[in-house]
Amino acid sequence: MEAQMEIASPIMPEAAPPEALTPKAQMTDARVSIRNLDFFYGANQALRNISIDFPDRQTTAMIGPSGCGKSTLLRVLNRMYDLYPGQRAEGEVLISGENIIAPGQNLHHLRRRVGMVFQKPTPFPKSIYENVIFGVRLHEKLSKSELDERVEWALTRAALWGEVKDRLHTSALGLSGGQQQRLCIARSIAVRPEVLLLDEPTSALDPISTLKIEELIDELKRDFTIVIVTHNMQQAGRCADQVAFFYLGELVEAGPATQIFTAPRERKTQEYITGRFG
Ligand SMILES: Nc1ncnc2c1ncn2[C@@H]1O[C@H](COP(=O)(O)OP(=O)(O)OP(=O)(O)O)[C@@H](O)[C@H]1O
Repeated sequence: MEAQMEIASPIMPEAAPPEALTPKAQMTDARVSIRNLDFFYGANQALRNISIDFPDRQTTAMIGPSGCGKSTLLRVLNRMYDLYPGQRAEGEVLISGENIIAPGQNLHHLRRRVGMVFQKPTPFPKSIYENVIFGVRLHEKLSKSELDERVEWALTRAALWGEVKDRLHTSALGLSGGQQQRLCIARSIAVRPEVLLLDEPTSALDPISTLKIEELIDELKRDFTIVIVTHNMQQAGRCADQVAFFYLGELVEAGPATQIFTAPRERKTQEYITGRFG
């Protein structure tokens, strides 16, 4: 599937303070605010009355058993559902204050603001350089030296530059799975989105590649608001500032990762994180 790519003029305020996870501060520092969101696949309602904030420059992990709606929520955030007749969202999804699910939104512009990385690495059958610069070329007119700089910047931020700088013009398909996934991250951030969505980004990777991606996520949140879907509780614990637990299309609870893992408010959350179901 094609990655989301476009350029955002980065609107990057100062990093959120730790107290950003208090309800009041979330309202103030949220990059994404979802209010009363319902989502339908035809007659099947997959999300019910979801309200949650994704704080700026923090990582939110969405967890929950299969079919609870995590991927659906990611697809709402970049309006991927628009490609499919019969699927619709109701409510508000504010990104930097703008309701991106309102009619009349410019999807081209939205996909510039919200990058997405999928479960399986999806490099294009092109060179490493052309993969990184693909979205940039669509939306910015840059000189050769500016493009070169952007490629180096994105690959460096994706912790891949050192491994590929001498083979930028060789096929991306020659990279290992873990390198391909970091390339996909480089391709997504090359357009400098505000929000980066990661849908189980390490589920197809070995433990060492997984660790590299997790370290990378920790670095990237300095610049981007990150939302990750994961089935791996350890990963959520390692990567996330905020954790949101979903069950049967509803948000059961969200809060600081330490609180969700040590003292969840809801019994259902407790049962899930202790492996009693899911
Ligand atoms: N294209 C579709 N048409 C109809 N129903 C769908 C479609 N895609 C997903 N659903 C339903 O929407 C609900 C949420 O699915 P979703 O894929 O968002 O769950 P998930 O939490 O991401 O699951 P998983 O962890 O298995 O990926 C499920 O009941 C699913 O069957």
